[in-house]
Amino acid sequence: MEAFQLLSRGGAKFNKKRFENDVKIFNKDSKKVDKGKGKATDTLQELPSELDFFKYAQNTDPNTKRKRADDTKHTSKKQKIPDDDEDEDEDSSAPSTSTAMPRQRVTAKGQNVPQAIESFPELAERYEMNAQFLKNLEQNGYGEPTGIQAHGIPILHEGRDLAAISPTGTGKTLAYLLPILSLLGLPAVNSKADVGNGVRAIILAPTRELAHQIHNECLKLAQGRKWRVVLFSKATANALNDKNVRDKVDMIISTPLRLVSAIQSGQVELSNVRHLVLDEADRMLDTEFLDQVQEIVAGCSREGVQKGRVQCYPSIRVVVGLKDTPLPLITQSLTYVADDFSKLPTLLQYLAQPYNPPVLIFVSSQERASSLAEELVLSGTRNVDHLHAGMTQKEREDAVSRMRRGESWVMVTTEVMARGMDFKGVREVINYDFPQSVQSYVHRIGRTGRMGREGKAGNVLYR
Ligand SMILES: Nc1ncnc2c1ncn2[C@@H]1O[C@H](COP(=O)(O)OP(=O)(O)OP(=O)(O)O)[C@@H](O)[C@H]1O
Repeated sequence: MEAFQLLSRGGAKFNKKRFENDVKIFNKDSKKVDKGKGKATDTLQELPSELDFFKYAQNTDPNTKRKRADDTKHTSKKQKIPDDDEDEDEDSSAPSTSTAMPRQRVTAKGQNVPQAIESFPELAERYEMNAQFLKNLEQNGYGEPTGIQAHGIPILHEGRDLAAISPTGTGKTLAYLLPILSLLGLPAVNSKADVGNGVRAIILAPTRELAHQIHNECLKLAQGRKWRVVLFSKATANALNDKNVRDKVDMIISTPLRLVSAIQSGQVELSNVRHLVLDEADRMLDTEFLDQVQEIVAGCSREGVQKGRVQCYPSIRVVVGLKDTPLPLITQSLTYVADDFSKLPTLLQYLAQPYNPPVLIFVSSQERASSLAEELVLSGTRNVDHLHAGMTQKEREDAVSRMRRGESWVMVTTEVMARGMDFKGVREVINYDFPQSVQSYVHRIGRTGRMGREGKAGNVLYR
């Protein structure tokens, strides 16, 4: 078990002093901590240049740092924050304007960075944003913009490309959906100029569940107007065979594989796409999705598509908080057991005490998810459910719905639920099997502690 080495190597910030005794347990016979670059960095270094929208690969070049420092002359004044955990990747900083969330440092790097907004109504004055969007925000309880929204919305609204990094549960989805819908102006059905030219915005997400959730978020913003926002599936792809239907679609939200097969079978044309978003971009640019994303990007052939490849407008990078660091609102704990077999009794003992449902339990494989869920049911734990990628789409959708309705108290799941899924009530996440990367750890525990709420993350470890 190399939990602490793993977290350190990936760049996660945790208080080693506080966990001094825990670190010792794991470091007993370990050699020097690997200070080399992690696998994720290697992958990024290999990114084809046309997909390296945000110049991640360049940022690994020691010389880049100097250049980036020069770039910041064009942005807000440099502000040095004395902080042990300071992320050396960040060059410039400005105080966060977020009020809904605990205040976090926001850095925006790039040329002529648009000024952040203080409130949503400001968007009406600055960009003549349609009043219906503001009404929808209010009706859905979006009172104040979060840090990433305050900074990201103006950047996208001014047609700039954006690489946004912000902690889990801080409203990144709205940060891109709102400016994109606003920039589209009118729904295609109401706009003669755009009808018949094809879909104008594409949002890509790594899992169906996340695509579904983004779709729901988009429908909240789309209320009151005739926006056609399509959650891509086999059924909707078939419906798009009809040109009359296809030409009225404003936005498609999809996983890469589903969209690529529709492009290949001629059901979808991307030449009118103006906005392309990769949600969970680090995941979308790793080897599992890279070829598919590349094909989609190549299909978006319209000049000036807002995605970052076109260099006439240099992209802006906004970072909220510290990269690969869980929100401070999440209390993390460790429980040691003798071996893998001892995990189950420990978990059962825990669940026998009063706890705050729903609890998300992460395991390392589909088999382990099914068998742990079964064991828990057999042991008398109530309202246990499970979800993994080996289940049918219908089974997965039903499991998510049960969770949203509060019918599942204990959800045993795999990496498929680690990213992006937003269940407001989740107070607790348990890593029954420890994750394989820092990113996974941060995303998993980020299913709790969302939008300023407190959360707990428990880790069951054995040596
Ligand atoms: N300004 C706001 N005010 C109140 N609630 C908001 C605001 N913006 C977003 N939310 C809500 O906060 C929740 C989290 O948002 P979202 O899922 O977009 O976070 P995220 O940053 O994408 O998280 P993750 O990194 O896990 O994908 C959602 O339920 C969303 O509806």
